[in-house]
Formats: sequence, structure tokens, C-alpha cells
Amino acid sequence: MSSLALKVHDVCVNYGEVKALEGASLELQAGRICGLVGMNGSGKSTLFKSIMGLVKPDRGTVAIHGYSPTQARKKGIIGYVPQSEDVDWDFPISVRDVVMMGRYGHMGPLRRPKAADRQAVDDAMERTELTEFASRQIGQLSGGQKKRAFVARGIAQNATMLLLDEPFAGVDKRSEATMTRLLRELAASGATILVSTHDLHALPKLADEAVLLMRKVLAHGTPESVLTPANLALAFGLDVLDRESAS
Ligand SMILES: Nc1ncnc2c1ncn2[C@@H]1O[C@H](COP(=O)(O)OP(=O)(O)OP(=O)(O)O)[C@@H](O)[C@H]1O
Repeated sequence: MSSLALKVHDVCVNYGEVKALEGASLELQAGRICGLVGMNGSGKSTLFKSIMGLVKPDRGTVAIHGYSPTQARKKGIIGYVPQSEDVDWDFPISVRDVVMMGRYGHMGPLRRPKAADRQAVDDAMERTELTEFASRQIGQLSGGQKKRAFVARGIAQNATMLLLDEPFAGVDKRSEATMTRLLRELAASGATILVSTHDLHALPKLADEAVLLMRKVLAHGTPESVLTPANLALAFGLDVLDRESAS
């Protein structure tokens, strides 16, 4: 039986004069991987931030398993892999400590890790192939490893909803394959995954469904049904797949 993991209803977000989202609505069932595509500035990051509760919509509602973003974050059911630009990579924190942040919701107010927390962190780092980098400062990782550190944080957290903002940007093919496999495993164990990407060719392999965004949801369905030339022309203004294969 399917269950509704995410419901975004009629969300509008303005940054001053800029209308970043204008009536975006989206529903995702649990255990699905959904690829979010749209041109630069189409509102993908703003949608993630609205779901995380980092941006407050001027209108509309967001529910994650029936909870508001604030409740969902408190309950630790939502994990976020931000765009690289949104992270201070100079912050003096080790990979292990970043992953341990995923356990904060499971600890008391003093945030003293127990054996179960350490075990969850070890397991998450192993699954993301980061064990050997545990004591490295977070900024000393490659692009793909940095992304995986944030996924590991979500795994340690036991997040049932994972939001990934361009996890494949600046990442080599091997890291991309590792990440795709990981996301598939997480979805198979029941997690719901919303992932933004500019790689339209890789989308059918990665995702069960796709969403085309241009301040609102233009199309949502299987990748094949969404990535049609007509839809892409609407969202990007030209024949993107043809242009990419020509270059
Ligand atoms: N903090 C902000 N203040 C003002 N305008 C903003 C802010 N953040 C985003 N915007 C604007 O809102 C619009 C949507 O931005 P957003 O970052 O959500 O798009 P995006 O689809 O994630 O883009 P990209 O693919 O380039 O990452 C853009 O026009 C952007 O310039």
C-alpha cells in the first residue's frame, strides 16, 4: 500500500521582488526517488528550503508524513544534502562529527553520544564508503565525498525523507554511480528521495519519477513522460537533449 510522504500545496515564495515559487504543488509517495529538474533560477533550491522550513512560504503549506517542516526536523525524519555553495567548508569539523550531527535528535540536551550513536555513525560512514576519511576536516574531501558525508548524516539520522540539492554537480562518474546505488538502496528500504539534477540523460536510471519545475510544477510523472521535447522546450526554452547530444 502506498503512503503519502510529501505534500507541497500551492507554495509561493518571494524574495523581495523576485517570485521564486508561484503556486508549486507536489505529492510524493513513500519509497520513491523523484528527480527535480528545471533551469537555473527555476526555484529548485527554494523548494528544498521550503520543505526543510529554512524558507517560510508567503502562501501554501508543506507536510512531511503529515508533519510541518519544523516538526519533521525536530523528529529527525528529514535529511538535507545542501548545494555545495550553501556550506562553509572551512568550518573546523571532522567528517565523523558531521555524520554525528545526524544523531543529535536521538541524544539528550548535552549531546553526549552513546554506543548506539557511535555505531549508527560507523555504519553510515561504511555504507557511504567514508570510513577511511572519518577524522578529516570536512573541507578536505573531494566533491563526491563531501556529498556522501551529508548523505551519511541523513542515514545516521534514520531520515525517512531525503532532499538532495544537486548531489551530482562536480562529481566524477564513479562517485555518481556510488551515490545512485546508495539512493536506490535507501529508497528500497522505504526512504523517499527528492533529488535535483541538471543531468537529464541520467535521470531515467536514477529516478522513478521526475518533476519539471518553473516556479511551479509544470509536469510530474515517469521520467519518460516528463522529459518530452515539448515539456523541455517549455521549461528550458529549447531542445535541451538535442543540444546536449550535439555538444
Ligand atoms: N536569498 C535570496 N534573495 C533573493 N533572491 C533569491 C535568493 N535565493 C534565490 N533567489 C532567487 O530566486 C530564484 C530561484 O532561485 P533558486 O536558487 O531556488 O533556483 P534554482 O532552481 O535552485 O537555481 P540553480 O539551478 O541555479 O541552483 C532565482 O531568481 C534566484 O535569483
